[in-house]
Amino acid sequence: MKLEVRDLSFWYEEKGRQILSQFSLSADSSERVGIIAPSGFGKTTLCKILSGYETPQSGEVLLDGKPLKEYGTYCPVQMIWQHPEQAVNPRLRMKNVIEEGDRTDPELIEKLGIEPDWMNRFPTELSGGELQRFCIARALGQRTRFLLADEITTMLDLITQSQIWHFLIEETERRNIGMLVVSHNPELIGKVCTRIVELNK
Ligand SMILES: Nc1ncnc2c1ncn2[C@@H]1O[C@H](COP(=O)(O)OP(=O)(O)OP(=O)(O)O)[C@@H](O)[C@H]1O
Repeated sequence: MKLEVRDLSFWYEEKGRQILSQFSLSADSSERVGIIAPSGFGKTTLCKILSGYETPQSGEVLLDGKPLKEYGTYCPVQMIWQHPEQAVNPRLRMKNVIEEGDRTDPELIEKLGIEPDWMNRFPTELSGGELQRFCIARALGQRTRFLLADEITTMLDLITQSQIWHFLIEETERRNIGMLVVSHNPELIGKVCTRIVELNK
């Protein structure tokens, strides 16, 4: 599958400053594309547009030539956020957080190192790394075709980072899911990504 953005322009209405100007990118399912740019250049904004959280003032997002909006209620481009505690409903038990995804495979949950006992807990009863594993599991539902990873391991220790990236590379290659990876860590981008794109103003 191919994820494409064409001539994307975007600014937040409240601020007015142009964040993206005529930006285009095309990525294939077989790729893990690293997105690099200094802070404030719009990497998170790009991810939000690609996963349907924001609508650009001009330009389009296409998945296999079809506008993303035509894919129905489940967006096949899923975003994983930097701060997992902000990405889950604090009132839901973790088993219900997982259910928000698209029929997440139980085997995947096991591979991510999620312990059965965590399922009955609330988000505040888990560490950031444990919570991020749930967010990854939720994002990898059956109909997911692209994953957008926005600084997803920045706040985690090296062992957890390594476990998560090994899992993600293996799982996305197995299912032919493409990835866009946002990180300020050049070493991580170098190890994980198959191609790098610089986001210019
Ligand atoms: N909801 C919003 N409303 C108004 N302005 C916003 C909003 N979200 C982000 N911005 C602004 O848009 C610009 C781009 O933000 P964005 O988070 O996309 O950058 P980034 O490249 O991901 O930065 P970082 O590397 O620091 O995470 C910033 O100047 C930010 O202040």
